Amino acid sequence: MSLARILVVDDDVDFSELLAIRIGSFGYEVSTAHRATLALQQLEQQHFDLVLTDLRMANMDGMALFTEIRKRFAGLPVVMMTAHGSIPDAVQATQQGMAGFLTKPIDTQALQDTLATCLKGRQQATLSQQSGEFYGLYYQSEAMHQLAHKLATLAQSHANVLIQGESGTGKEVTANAIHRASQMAGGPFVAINCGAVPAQLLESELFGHVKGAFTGATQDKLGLVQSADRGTLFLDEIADMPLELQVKLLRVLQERKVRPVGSQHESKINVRFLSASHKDLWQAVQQGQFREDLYYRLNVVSVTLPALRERPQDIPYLANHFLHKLADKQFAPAAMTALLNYRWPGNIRQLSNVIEHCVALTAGKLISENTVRAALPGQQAEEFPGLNDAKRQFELDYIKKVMSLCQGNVAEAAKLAKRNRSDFYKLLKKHNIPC
Ligand SMILES: Nc1ncnc2c1ncn2[C@@H]1O[C@H](COP(=O)(O)OP(=O)(O)OP(=O)(O)O)[C@@H](O)[C@H]1O
Repeated sequence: MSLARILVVDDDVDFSELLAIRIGSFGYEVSTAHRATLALQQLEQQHFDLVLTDLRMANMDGMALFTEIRKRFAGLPVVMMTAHGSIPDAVQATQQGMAGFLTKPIDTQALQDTLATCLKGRQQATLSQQSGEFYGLYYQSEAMHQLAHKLATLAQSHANVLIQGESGTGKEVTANAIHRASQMAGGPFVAINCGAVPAQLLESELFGHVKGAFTGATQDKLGLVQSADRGTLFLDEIADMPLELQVKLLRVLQERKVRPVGSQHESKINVRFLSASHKDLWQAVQQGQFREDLYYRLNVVSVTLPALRERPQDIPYLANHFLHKLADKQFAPAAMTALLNYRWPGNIRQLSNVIEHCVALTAGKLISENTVRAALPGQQAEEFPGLNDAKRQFELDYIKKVMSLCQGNVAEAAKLAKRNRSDFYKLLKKHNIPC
């Protein structure tokens, strides 16, 4: 991975040059700008991973620069330095989403620690800088760049495609993207979830029926295969299709004709079939639950969507994508790190739900780490202890320490704690400490 790039902004030329040398010695690439406006120009022209700026500067100060960066380079961490290290400055800075705050004269260790912390989330997020979109499929990761390239090529053919991937990875979005990029784009895109329709209804849903074909068939009904004529039919959760219906679907695929239930007539169809499954379809074939001949018909080309945890570069990009669709807010750097560190078992669907949850619970502009954690199952923020619990914990830690210093000798421990022996015994009993 390339070195992280830091832009130091300070109108004190000597100070910023010396600081750049110090930061360079930590192994980062550093540039300097002596005015906020010049910093913005550099940010337009080059990629930086972090901005370290002085608060008090002539013309445009550090806060104004930070506001501008937030608007134009969302997510770029900014660390503020000030010689007037007052608490109100620090509070204002962190409330507004500043990644860190350093007081001049700058302590080398504090500088190194702050830069490392602020860059951690950023570096995971920026392995691939370029974002892309393929007909509604948004991505930034290298894996998805390659996949989009493959989709663009296969969209031009008429081949049937099997899309596999965990639930919520974007199989339906992908199917829709293939349709929109294909020559069938002018025709309909029809989707059916084979697992959600009761088995006895699925045949008539797919192939249609004529009036009187079965009890309740009071009029002719067009099936989805015919509705998708000159377009694309997306068969979601294909592994759930009952075996007897698989035979009928195979005939439709082979003969390119469909016969509604109860009808004597077949109609020609021109449909591209895309199917998807979150289960391993080849395993279903081996277990005798899915026909091998149908498998090969549907799987002329296969596409596998990686789980979100396997493409972490997409997490910040998609999180911001969903956020900006809903509200004019942004994530605190620690909130983004929490999103990056989560495993996302429900993939992009879960990410989108979590962002919606965070937006609903955030009144201000900045989404905090605690709000993100509260929205993630099993990641609830640690509850802040009440004063009584805190006192009790302190007392317990204190007694343990005293006992350990006195090697378990209660008389000596009581003396050290400046308590009489019976009081000290009571404390040991209260905390269940054997004596
Ligand atoms: N790359 C992406 N860019 C933008 N939105 C996406 C992307 N991938 C998925 N989504 C969104 O995530 C949600 C789930 O996507 P989709 O329904 O396509 O997943 P799926 O794999 O078909 O899920 P399931 O297996 O549960 O049917 C949708 O709201 C979709 O818009």
